[in-house]
Amino acid sequence: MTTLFKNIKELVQVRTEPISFVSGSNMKELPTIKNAFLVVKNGLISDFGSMANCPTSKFENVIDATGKLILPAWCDSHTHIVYAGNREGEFVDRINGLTYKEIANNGGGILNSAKKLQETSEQDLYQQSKTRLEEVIKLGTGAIEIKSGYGLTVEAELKMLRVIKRLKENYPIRIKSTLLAAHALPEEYKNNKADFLQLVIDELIPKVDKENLAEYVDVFCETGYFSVDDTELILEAGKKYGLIPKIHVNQFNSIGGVQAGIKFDALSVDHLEEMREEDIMALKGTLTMPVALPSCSYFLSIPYTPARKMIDAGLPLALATDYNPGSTPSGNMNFVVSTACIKMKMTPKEAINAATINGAYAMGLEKEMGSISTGKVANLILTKPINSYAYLPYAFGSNLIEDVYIKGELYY
Ligand SMILES: N=CN[C@@H](CCC(=O)O)C(=O)O
Ligand SMILES: [Zn+2]
Repeated sequence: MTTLFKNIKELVQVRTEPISFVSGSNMKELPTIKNAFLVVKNGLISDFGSMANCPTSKFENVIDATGKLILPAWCDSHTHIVYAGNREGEFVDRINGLTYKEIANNGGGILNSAKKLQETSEQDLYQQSKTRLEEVIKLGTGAIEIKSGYGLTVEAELKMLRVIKRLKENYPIRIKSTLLAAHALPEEYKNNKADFLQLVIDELIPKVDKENLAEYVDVFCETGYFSVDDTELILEAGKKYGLIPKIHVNQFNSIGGVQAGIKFDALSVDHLEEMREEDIMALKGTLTMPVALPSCSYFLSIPYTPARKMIDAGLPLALATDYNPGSTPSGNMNFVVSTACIKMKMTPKEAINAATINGAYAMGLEKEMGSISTGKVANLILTKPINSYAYLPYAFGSNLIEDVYIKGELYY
């Protein structure tokens, strides 16, 4: 199947030279071609350029994009979309004055979601999760990472990961799977964290490996959850099975999680709402991608990741949703990009780089996704008629996506 997109008002994030990610002042550059064409062949981008050079040969499918922009689909490198039920009760509790921490201490939070998930069949969990996946694809997401972490027993964690595996098999977008075994301490291990960690290390990780259920390992490294030492134990165990770290750090406190991630060559360190100077400096010159989750900051009314400080210090930054039932019940990358501009003072160029090529890198997909480059997968956003790409974050809350193409095919 060949498709020609012609008369594209602006083709955004065009990269002719291969890049892994952009950092510092390079994040301010977003190459585009105005009045462009794009050719897709067998699901891959095969050619693009200025309309003056548009091929005249016959195409099976021709799409006239007059007035519209094309961007690479969003790369959402941090989600928890496999979960059971919702937590709107806690949302109301927070409006009435309880804090996220108080709710968690009262048996709510992650433990609440774990209880619901343990009681949900694998089939039901799949049904609930696929609805969310379909929702985010229609919102322009073309690659996604999904974590376990609401199981908190060996069986329930495996159930979550098997659901992710089924999603991978049944949907055309790229999905990466992360074992987040140490997300919260189950009630029955309340006074015995060491035994829980041992269970993860001795039983869960080997079983995940045997069924080939994950490529990444995650830990919620945070005061009241898992310490830096706990984190390192899990990362070490994961490493023996080839699991690459992508970890939750610095959401509420800076306790050394960034440094632990770097020590274990984490692909990404995520959240980063609380960043000390030394955390920023530690990331300099590493291959670890910092990932900000502005929808989480918005929903919980916690600080935003200090993007300006980080980018101005020369770091790269990726943006992701964190879609989950507790801190971010939204998987809308368009909102993430807007919020990054509005609240974190990222320019539209920086935010689009962060949500495409840098997000792809944070999932190990930078060779396949995240830019308009020949040979990359044609996962594309076709906008409605708009003036410029800056209009996307500016008009926050409006759905400006006309169509999403996955592997070059229109996604309904
Ligand atoms: N912070 C840890 N995990 C999730 C939220 C967990 C929950 O509240 O269910 C997050 O990334 O925000
Ligand atoms: Zn998360």
